Amino acid sequence: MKIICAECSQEARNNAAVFAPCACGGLMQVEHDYAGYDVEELKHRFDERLRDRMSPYASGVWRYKELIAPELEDTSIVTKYEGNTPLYDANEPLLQYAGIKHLQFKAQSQNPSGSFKDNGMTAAVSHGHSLGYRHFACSSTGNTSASLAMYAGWIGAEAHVYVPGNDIAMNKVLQTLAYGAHVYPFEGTYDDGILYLEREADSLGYYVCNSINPLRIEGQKSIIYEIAHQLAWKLPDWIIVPGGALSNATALGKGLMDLYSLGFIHHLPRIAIIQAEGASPFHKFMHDQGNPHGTLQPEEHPYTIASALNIGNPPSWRKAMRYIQQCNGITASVSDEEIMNAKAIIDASGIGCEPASAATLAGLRQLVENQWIHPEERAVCVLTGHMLKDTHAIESYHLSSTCKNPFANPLQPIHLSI
Ligand SMILES: Cc1ncc(COP(=O)(O)O)c(C=O)c1O
Ligand SMILES: N[C@@H](CCOP(=O)(O)O)C(=O)O
Repeated sequence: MKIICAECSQEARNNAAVFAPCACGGLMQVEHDYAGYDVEELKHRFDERLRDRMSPYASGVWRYKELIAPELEDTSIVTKYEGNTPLYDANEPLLQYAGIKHLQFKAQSQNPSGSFKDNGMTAAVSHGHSLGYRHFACSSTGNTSASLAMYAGWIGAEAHVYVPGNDIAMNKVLQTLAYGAHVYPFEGTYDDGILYLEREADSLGYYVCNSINPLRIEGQKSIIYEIAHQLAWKLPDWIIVPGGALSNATALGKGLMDLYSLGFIHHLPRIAIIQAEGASPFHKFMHDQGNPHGTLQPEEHPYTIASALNIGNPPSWRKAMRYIQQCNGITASVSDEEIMNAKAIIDASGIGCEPASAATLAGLRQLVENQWIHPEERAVCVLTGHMLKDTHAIESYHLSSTCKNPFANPLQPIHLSI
């Protein structure tokens, strides 16, 4: 494994400094030498591991270790058997809402800490652990922090998490606290926390577990490997993900390129990145100035009810842009109202998700309406977080007096005659 700058290809001085940006300002990325890999042999090995229940290879991430961190010692792996999440077929109301005939939901919400972050976090924490770190850190709107706190607790290490003092979901902060993390609320957004950690992590002795760490991205690639594996290595036409810090856009894009260049798949699906209108710098960049030489204009005061997407300066935007271009992807943005309406349909289908995840269905509906996606095309929406991550959003949608939604249940007491 080599760690190089994604922009100027400069090699990292040592494997420990993977989360510090390169002198040119670029983020680092992992490069593997997959030469000599036999795809059929790997497919067979991945199938065999589906029967494993106990070893690290029973994890839906480490099952694909050869593509993620081949050199890592098995004894360094820190796993909660993350991944292994279901791929659900949409029911009739979901299909009708989306306006297409073939739709599935990849429920990363069913990961051990309740979000897709676990796929990347197991790789980052394992790498930090293998290097002897005992202090792990992140800036977070709540899911990264809960995931990190879970893994740190699991190995008895310290998690230091920096969370914006406003506009985040309290359930996630409580989950993080309960796992035993040191929680530091601060004035500002996720973006400020990242700047702080980029500058201070080294002197504080922290191993940073945000998506600026390329090992997080390597672990998160497993989401697309697992979808492909579940579909017998035949991916749909569209993969739809919400966009915040753009870790999924980057990881799923990189994972797709691995699968394609190794010959696991023979056609590249298109990725659609859906941002919330109030926090959509990447969508604006791709649409308004979508030329490869432009620069993303950060949004200074990002705000959306989908608090996980409250990110104004997504660190991975350059990497994401390249992957979007390579797979002929697109971006869209949706309003908070569209997000909450889509969430109500996903929740009522029995699958459930947090608001940020529902941006996928809202975006899909919009893209079908605008004829970017044909009703006969196949799509998978990645549901990134669990519905109980943000019960405040559920309360305001279903129980507020101004609520206009068709599923509202005002919880009127009834009289039981017994
Ligand atoms: C539930 C949820 N969905 C989506 C996102 C955005 O994903 P990304 O940062 O990979 O763009 C996040 C946070 O980043 C999240 O917590
Ligand atoms: N929603 C995220 C913010 C992005 O974090 P990153 O760890 O992917 O950089 C969160 O849960 O904190």
